[in-house]
Amino acid sequence: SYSIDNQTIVNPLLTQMQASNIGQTIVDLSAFVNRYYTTTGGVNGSNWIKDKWTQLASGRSNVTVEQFTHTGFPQKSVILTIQGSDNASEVVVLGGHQDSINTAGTTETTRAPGADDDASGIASLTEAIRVMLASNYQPRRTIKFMAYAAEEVGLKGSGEIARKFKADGVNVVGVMQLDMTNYKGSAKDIYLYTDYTNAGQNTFVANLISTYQPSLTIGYDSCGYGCSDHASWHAQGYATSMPFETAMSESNPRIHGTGDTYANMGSQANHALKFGRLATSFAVELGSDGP
Ligand SMILES: N[C@H](Cc1ccc(I)cc1)C(=O)NO
Ligand SMILES: [Zn+2]
Ligand SMILES: [Zn+2]
Repeated sequence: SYSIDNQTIVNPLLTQMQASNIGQTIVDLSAFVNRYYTTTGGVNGSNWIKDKWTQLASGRSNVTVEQFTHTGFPQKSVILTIQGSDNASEVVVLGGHQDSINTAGTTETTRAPGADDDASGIASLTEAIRVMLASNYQPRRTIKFMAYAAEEVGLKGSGEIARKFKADGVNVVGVMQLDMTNYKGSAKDIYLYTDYTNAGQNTFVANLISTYQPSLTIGYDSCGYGCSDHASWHAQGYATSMPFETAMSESNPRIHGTGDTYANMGSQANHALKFGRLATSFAVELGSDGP
């Protein structure tokens, strides 16, 4: 039973969120030559996110930032945790992937900006983190933001994390994946993917959009395969949702190459702002539920 009853907390947060902040994060992340999971750029990109999220967390005693060391490759996932108060054993997860890929090459110097795929998702999440922490929001459940390593090469980062969470018996009550949020290629604003996700949670997400961003239009589609990190959590039996930037048939043709740049998305992040706001509403509405 998904309640939507925290308007007095959520609405002021959404008002504070700015597309310009999201755009700057996209620019900063796509400035690394690549963020491939085995290169120096991939390691540096991970450290950039860790430092950025650590800055946002400074001054908050119940907020921690850690890097998750993976088996077999050097890029580390980044996890920011806001410890819950009286319902901390129940965990809400929001994620995106930090790695980029250029299918033409995998060297230290291969250019893979990955502005849309998936700097945009990390940037949307980062703006949600910023306003939630700046407002001193204190959830009852624990909220974890994750920047997954090595998604492009088989969901390796999220797969290892999700398997560990399951093995450790962590009660993850819901997962949201943001992979590609800034390329406005379709008529509708937000497309909820129906495969490898949870139908009941998807209805909740649709209701969040209608409640908090009523001018936005919603579409539905499916990938036909495990097309992003939500599939790792779904495989472990957790409820997931993936709000995506376009319908499948109109997805960004420039991903996985040198053309996936902020400039090629109009040098603005207005589309990504919708997803950042959705992430914030998801985190606060789910995070505010008691035992
Ligand atoms: N396969 C996904 C991208 C992707 C996901 C969904 C759709 I529709 C089109 C493209 C990927 O590359 N994730 O990093
Ligand atoms: Zn990709
Ligand atoms: Zn992606």
